[in-house]
Amino acid sequence: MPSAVIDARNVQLTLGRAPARVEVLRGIDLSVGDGDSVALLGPSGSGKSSLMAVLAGLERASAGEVSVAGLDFSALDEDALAVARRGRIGIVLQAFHLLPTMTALENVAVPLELAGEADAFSRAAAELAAVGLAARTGHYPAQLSGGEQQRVAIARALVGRPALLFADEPTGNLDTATGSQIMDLLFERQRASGATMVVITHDPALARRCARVVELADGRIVADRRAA
Ligand SMILES: Nc1ncnc2c1ncn2[C@@H]1O[C@H](COP(=O)(O)OP(=O)(O)OP(=O)(O)O)[C@@H](O)[C@H]1O
Repeated sequence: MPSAVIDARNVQLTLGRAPARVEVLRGIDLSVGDGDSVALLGPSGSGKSSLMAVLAGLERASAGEVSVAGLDFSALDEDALAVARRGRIGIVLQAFHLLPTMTALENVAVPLELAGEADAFSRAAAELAAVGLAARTGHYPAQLSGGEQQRVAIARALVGRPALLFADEPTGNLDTATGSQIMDLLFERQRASGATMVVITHDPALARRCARVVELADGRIVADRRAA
């Protein structure tokens, strides 16, 4: 059996305090194999971003078990989770979230510097070259187009060679042509790095390119199918 990079059992997430408590995730069972690409679909409010947050170690599940890249996240406190994310998990968000006072190169080097890697800048430069931005390393985010900023964000997410790459609406802020280029790049870099990828999307074109589609509704998985 191929090893599972994500193994989630009966994951529940309850947020807020009474009387505004919301059962956001209501018993999620999900296993994702090494190197797979999964699209996470579902209506607004169905729990997609919350599930990503739990699987990425950004949010602790209220109940259930979450194991990622061989590590039991349920057993870790928040500090230990922050350390566990490094080198295991990369995240690309809709709004890029680059640090505005840092150049593209510095933005990509940040995760490696935090991890104390001596070759942070040379690896960051190589990763920027791999996303087609060798000529833009000294640019600040405000000097880059939306598509270029998302390329930087992809480089930053992958520079630590994570086992798992999450993308939350990665093309949501881009026009169709640029979004399509970013999609190509995301899959190309995923394949090259061997990372497992989970993509939250409303975009049918993006979902179709994933090997597997998992659909959420009201905090539960309601469909799970592989591409033909
Ligand atoms: N901190 C919070 N406190 C209470 N409820 C919350 C909190 N964060 C999220 N929720 C609720 O959890 C539910 C799931 O939210 P989530 O953002 O995961 O959905 P989503 O499927 O990603 O939606 P979208 O497609 O609109 O981004 C929503 O009903 C939301 O209102």
